[in-house]
Amino acid sequence: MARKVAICTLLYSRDYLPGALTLAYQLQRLLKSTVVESQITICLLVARGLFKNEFSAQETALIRSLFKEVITIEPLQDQEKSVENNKENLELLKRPELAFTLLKARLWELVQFDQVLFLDADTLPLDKEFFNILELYPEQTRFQIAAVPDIGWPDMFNTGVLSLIPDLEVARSLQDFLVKTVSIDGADQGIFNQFFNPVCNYSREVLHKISPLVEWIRLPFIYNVTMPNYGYQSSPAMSFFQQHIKLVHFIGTFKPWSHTTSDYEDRYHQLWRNAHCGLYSEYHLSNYFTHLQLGNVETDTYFDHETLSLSILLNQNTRRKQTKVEPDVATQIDLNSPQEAAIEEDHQEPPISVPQSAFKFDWEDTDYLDRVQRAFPGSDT
Ligand SMILES: O=c1ccn([C@@H]2O[C@H](COP(=O)(O)OP(=O)(O)O[C@H]3O[C@H](CO)[C@@H](O)[C@H](O)[C@H]3O)[C@@H](O)[C@H]2O)c(=O)[nH]1
Ligand SMILES: [Mn+2]
Repeated sequence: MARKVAICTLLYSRDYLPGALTLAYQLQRLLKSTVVESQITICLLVARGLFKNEFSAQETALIRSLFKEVITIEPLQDQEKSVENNKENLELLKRPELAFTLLKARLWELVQFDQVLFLDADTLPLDKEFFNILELYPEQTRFQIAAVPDIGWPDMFNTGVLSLIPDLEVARSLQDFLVKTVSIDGADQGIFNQFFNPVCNYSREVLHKISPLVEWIRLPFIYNVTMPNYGYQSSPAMSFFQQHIKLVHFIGTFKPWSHTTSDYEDRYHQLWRNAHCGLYSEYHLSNYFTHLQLGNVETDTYFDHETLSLSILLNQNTRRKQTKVEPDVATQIDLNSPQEAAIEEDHQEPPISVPQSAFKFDWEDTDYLDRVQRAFPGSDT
């Protein structure tokens, strides 16, 4: 029987929507006519409150058409407590918005798949060969995580690209562990290293309770080339390895959708913008999102193609709902509540309206964290 593989990204605030959509579009494009195409499901793990309450009908339709499965997730147990414990270390990163990346711990719950490849929303796979990553370790076990060394501390792995084998026991152990442990960086990367990576040597006892086989499989850097990367070797190495790079990852505060084009003229930002424009063009987004505001850039896009328009998608979406959502077309799995309830609520979507500055990017907002927290109404504490 063919293996079932999910390629997932995570979304818990709307600011990252341009990244998630562009990634899904690029994945779809690259997957076309590959041998693995039929095995792969492109999934979005999205905070329930965000998905239900903060997107317009157009955005929801667009998300559903780009992601084969939309999986709404609840906060982790004692999430607020973990966020509070991690606060001090997260301040070292100066990225308070990363507190909820701990939600990646839900990936191990996706046991309907044999393998999950997680990609941050700020990643861009570059060619079909990227999918070789799925075959690098066919023997990978549920106790192993496969990831690329982090450029900031290469004995640790970066959590923007992760291959894992879903398993409920591991999910539970990891989720327990992250409530009890302060993360090195206050977010998922620290804690996943503390759990899987013996170098962090933190919790041998805890780990041995699950299995002595817990470990990090080190993947080649070409599968997660983080940028910016200003190391002393980076320029010569970049030029030497350039042709082999399979995925780039725009780490840090500034994302390709959040700054003016003239700030970043390098080849990879250009490739991201090309993918983003392809998405606009193919989905006729200019009809709905004219003057779409990407950070401080007003993008006046107009494309005149005879392709699938968003109004058609919206109609399809409405029809789908009338037939109670086909699982393989637009599955919505609410991990903590019955699926029927999730579908019922869906009927109460607000009427179609044209959003203003749909993807407005405003890191500087002082209430940013509050807004992210609103994505999790009714959390435990
Ligand atoms: O407001 C936010 C912030 C993050 N995300 C999601 O979480 C991911 C991680 O955030 P990102 O801004 O991509 O973090 P990085 O700048 O890449 O920072 C590093 O540190 C993070 C915290 O440990 C890890 O999650 C990353 O994989 C690692 O590359 C994003 O890609 C999104 O999928 C949101 O949905 N909303
Ligand atoms: Mn990232």
